[in-house]
Amino acid sequence: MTTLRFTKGHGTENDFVLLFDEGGQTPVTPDRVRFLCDRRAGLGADGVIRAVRAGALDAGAGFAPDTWFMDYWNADGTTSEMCGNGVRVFARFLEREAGVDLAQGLAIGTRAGERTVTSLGGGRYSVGMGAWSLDDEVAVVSAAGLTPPRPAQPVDVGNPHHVVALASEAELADLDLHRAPEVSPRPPEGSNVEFAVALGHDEVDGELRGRVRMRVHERGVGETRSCGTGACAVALAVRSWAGPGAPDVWDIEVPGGEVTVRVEDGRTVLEGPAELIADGDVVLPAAIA
Ligand SMILES: N[C@@H](CCC[C@H](N)C(=O)O)C(=O)O
Repeated sequence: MTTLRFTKGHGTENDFVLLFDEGGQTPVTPDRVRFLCDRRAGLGADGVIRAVRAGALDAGAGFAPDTWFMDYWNADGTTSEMCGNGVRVFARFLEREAGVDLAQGLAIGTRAGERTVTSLGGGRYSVGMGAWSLDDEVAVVSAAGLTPPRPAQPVDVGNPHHVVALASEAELADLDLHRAPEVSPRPPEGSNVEFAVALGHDEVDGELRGRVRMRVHERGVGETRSCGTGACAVALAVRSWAGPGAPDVWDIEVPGGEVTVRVEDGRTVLEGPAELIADGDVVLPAAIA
């Protein structure tokens, strides 16, 4: 019988199964990920995150071997370059499992490169999300419940996104994301698709802050309650649509809560909560043990 020790956690209800595997002795395979993420036959999650030293896996090759690496997998058994909510939950997991001090910030490894995560106290974390780019070639997105198809801004924040502007909260609520939206031209590596409604901006304590509500269909998962990289993509797209004088700070409402995105020196910083909610052992089915 093969059992795995796991922790369940989430960041604004984007939920993960976490595995602590410092030396890389617990192979994560697509079958194991699909089983762990299955909400009926398994534990249920949007993805699996393994905490492993960079020296213990091929994807960690560009980092010092003792760097902590976030080995992130989508629920369908594919890997992704980055997960913004995942980094915060990974950070809270590392604090608890490895006694890592994050008050001054810690550089971790991801498939998108190095990211720095800092504990803000009270279960909140900020993540330096790295460089971003907006593509000049606008795409078109069709989705169930949305007529007609809409233009979409491609955004790269380490992983791929397409952001669609909607006119009202009613239009956002009417979307049916049980089926994957179609992006044209079709991105060869697939894409996460965000739908966003700008809710205006205000000066708060001398700082201009924008507010947006969004929903997301994640590549390799489906509709999720939140997406950290998606929130960054939305902030960047809405800021660019707003033009000169737009806020650099955006509060992003997602179905599972709220995160904040700051645009600083060509980079974004994502801030939000992380929760660890359960620990246990799971018995792997014989076929994947
Ligand atoms: N939920 C994540 C993004 C996870 C990866 C994504 N599905 C992809 O395939 O790129 C986040 O919080 O950023």
